[in-house]
Amino acid sequence: MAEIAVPTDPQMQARVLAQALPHMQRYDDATVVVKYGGHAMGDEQLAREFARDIVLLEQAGVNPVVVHGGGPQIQSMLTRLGIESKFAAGLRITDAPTVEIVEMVLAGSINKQIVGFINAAGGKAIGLCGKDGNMVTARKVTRTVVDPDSAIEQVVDLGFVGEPERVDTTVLDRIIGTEIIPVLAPVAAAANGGTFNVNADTFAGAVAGALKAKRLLFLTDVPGVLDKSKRLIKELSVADARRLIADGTISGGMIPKVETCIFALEKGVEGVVILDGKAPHAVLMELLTDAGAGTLLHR
Ligand SMILES: Nc1ncnc2c1ncn2[C@@H]1O[C@H](COP(=O)(O)OP(=O)(O)O)[C@@H](O)[C@H]1O
Ligand SMILES: CC(=O)N[C@@H](CCC(=O)OP(=O)(O)O)C(=O)O
Repeated sequence: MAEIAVPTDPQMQARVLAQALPHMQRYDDATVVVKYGGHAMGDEQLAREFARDIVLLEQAGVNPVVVHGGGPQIQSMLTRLGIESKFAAGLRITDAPTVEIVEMVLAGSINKQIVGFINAAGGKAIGLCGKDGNMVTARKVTRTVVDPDSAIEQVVDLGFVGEPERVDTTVLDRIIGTEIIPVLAPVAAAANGGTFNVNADTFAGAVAGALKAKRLLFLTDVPGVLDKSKRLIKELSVADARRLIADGTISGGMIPKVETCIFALEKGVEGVVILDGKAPHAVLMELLTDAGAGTLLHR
């Protein structure tokens, strides 16, 4: 992990704190949804620093809501159990044995690890998934993919993969604004009470949209949206983002992420930021400093 210079001079330290005031005022009592991806949480020290930063935000008057992923962690558990996993259009094809593991890993071990780290840092986190309080109900997803060999389009049955259909914020409304920090696993309820595996970005977008969050932050493994010369784009409108998808500048996993950003903005989220979750204190840099971090997408 990169070492960062911490000012040792008390006057410098005080100056850094003083500069945060206008930002703290801007986000006072604001709901900020932070999507914490599986790749960003690999390193324990980084995960503990992330948890500390979330507690700091709560102490500063922000209402953070954490939505976590866990793709790599699900993958390693499936490998340990000898279950093969395939993807279509970036989504894990989830059969019955797989959905059991997905729920175990996301709503179990990962969720409780993040809750534990936040609580160890002095916070009061509560771990939930979309099934709790019927928070996120999903419907089954199918995707059409083009076979690279034959160029024939095929409809792929993704099994227990869902997309959010309804978000009921009753439980979150009771928690937000108190000292309790919700930590949400992207597992949703089916109408029959069963389980759907939901892509964590999609889940975060749906929750942020329903909460009309002031900010939705996506912590990923790149500094933000990069242009063709790999330079960071600091700000993007929805129209710019659509143009960059159309001309191929935005590709791969960044396409669904940016599409989720557009969805969340259209649902009433004020601004969405894509930033590097592996950069120390990325969340604080974005919310509480003049420079900010990553790419801000706005309407
Ligand atoms: N224009 C772009 N700017 C930044 N990353 C891009 C761009 N186009 C494609 N990508 C790819 O998107 C990836 C991020 O998406 P993804 O791997 O799905 O993230 P996560 O696992 O954090 O959800 C980057 O690592 C990068 O390889
Ligand atoms: C349907 C689907 O693909 N679900 C994802 C859920 C976890 C996720 O999205 O985690 P990251 O944010 O770390 O990628 C999966 O099974 O991997």
